[in-house]
Amino acid sequence: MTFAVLRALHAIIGSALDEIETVYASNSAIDSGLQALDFPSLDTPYDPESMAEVLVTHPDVAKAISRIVAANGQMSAIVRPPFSTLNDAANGYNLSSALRFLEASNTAELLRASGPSGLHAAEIAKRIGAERMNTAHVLRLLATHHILLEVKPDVFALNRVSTIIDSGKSFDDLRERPNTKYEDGAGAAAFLALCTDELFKASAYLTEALLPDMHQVTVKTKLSPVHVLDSPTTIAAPVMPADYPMKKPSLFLGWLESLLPNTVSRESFGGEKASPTSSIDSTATLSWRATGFNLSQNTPVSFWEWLEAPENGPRLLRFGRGMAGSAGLGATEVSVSPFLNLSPSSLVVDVGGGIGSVTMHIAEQFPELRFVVQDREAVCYQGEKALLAQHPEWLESGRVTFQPHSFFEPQPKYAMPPAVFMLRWITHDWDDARTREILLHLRRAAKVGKGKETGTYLLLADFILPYACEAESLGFEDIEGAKEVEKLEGAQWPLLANMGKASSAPYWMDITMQTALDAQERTLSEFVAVTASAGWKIVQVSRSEQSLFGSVIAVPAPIPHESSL
Ligand SMILES: C[S@@+](CC[C@H](N)C(=O)[O-])C[C@H]1O[C@@H](n2cnc3c(N)ncnc32)[C@H](O)[C@@H]1O
Repeated sequence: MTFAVLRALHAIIGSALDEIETVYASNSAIDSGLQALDFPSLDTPYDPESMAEVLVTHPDVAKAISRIVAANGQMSAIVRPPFSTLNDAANGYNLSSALRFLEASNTAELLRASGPSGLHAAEIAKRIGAERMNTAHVLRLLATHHILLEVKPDVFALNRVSTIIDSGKSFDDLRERPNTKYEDGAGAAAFLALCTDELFKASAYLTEALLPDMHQVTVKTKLSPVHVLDSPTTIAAPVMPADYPMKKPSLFLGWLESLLPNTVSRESFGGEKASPTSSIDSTATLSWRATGFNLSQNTPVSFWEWLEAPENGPRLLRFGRGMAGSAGLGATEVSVSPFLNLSPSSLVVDVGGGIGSVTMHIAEQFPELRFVVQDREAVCYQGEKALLAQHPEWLESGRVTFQPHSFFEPQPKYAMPPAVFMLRWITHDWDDARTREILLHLRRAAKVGKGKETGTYLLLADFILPYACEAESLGFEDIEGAKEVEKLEGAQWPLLANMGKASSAPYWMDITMQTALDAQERTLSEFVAVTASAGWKIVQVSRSEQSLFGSVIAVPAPIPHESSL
């Protein structure tokens, strides 16, 4: 069965929930239901005894399935009123909270030890040191959503979903040394913890961030207002306290400038230095475009700088591991086509390469190529440690090097221009203006192709979002693969054009990018626009079979003049 069919099945019976509640059915009933709807039959072997839970998205589909149910009595469906759908959406935050509790308390590790017979909630609460909360009820919410099993009243066990959260480490060791959880692995746990902790909290402030006029936000900061600028906005400009560990003031100023175009100048902050202030903890009313993250953590610094603060060391480590552990999103399939015909020893620069997860993946497949992984200093340090554990020979030979470098600065000088600039999960971290800045620096360091020679490739690996409705072809015929990327195979009524909830992961991520970083995922036309604005022409796009994750490949084109943008 192709992935497209699987995705279609997933969309119909997997996770959507509009007007019909859960349908319980045997696999054979699902199979015959799908046949009745003209969908390809499940051709994989199945166990007719095992019951699958299916959630049906469209009333007509549900009715068709219900007819089959009525005929053979294998299925039961409950019609759900629209308010239930809204109620689920409104209260879904409790699921994130409960998942965080499960991960942070190392309950998955505890339950692994007790096996399929499970452990009583009272014992779980005692071992994890839970107070006040009724642990059984939190775990039951997870069981209700198929993240745990309630094997007997108040007794819980791991199922195949929660097994993924298990770091494989001993519960007692983690109790003694909690910061070791993500040291060598536990990527899925790290990713889920990141999502359900700082990213979840940032999301709670989406409305305040999007509608600042409606919600005048008072941020109690550890900063005191020293400059009030009259035009165009009155700003109580934040200044870092004297003891703030400001390793990279230029990044901070860059961030502030991007928030306050035409209002903040480096001079107003005394050049690159922060002015010291004695009044800490004063309340400043800030009317800059704060993100949900800024509001939730009560900080004016960007997510990245916040991660680098000494007290957030464990979070920084968790972030790096979480990136490596996000493979479950189907976001690992970076196109290898730019690497296929490179001459030996060609240089690939992994821009914002994190701890080098993608570099390692590509370097294993292309042993002739050399790699530079650029990131922030603290991340490079972690990357070297991670690579040392897996491929020390690459570091020793210099085949892979980590280079602290901000992608908002011009690229370092190279003996030979890089063959590929590779950016996975970078452009979705920035808005269009900042993305253009990053891509312009790369464009200026790129080799422009002549004749058959293409020059330096730009490889952007990110989700490519389809619309939720049918759309006219956008006319990107000159881009190889554009047609396939614009329209999802198998997405036809009763499915939405983007397969609805079966495709939800990148749409979740899109909002996370907005609330945490004032950034976004992009549609194909948004990619075309932002790359063109920095002098890159997209020549090929492709999408992973398993998800909406894709690769955008571009080559140097003339850099448009500022005024033509
Ligand atoms: C979403 S992660 C992606 C990491 C990596 N490309 C991967 O796919 O695993 C974004 C990365 O951008 C890095 N980053 C943020 N600001 C940066 C800057 N100004 N210069 C270089 N890297 C930066 C972060 O440290 C982080 O590692």
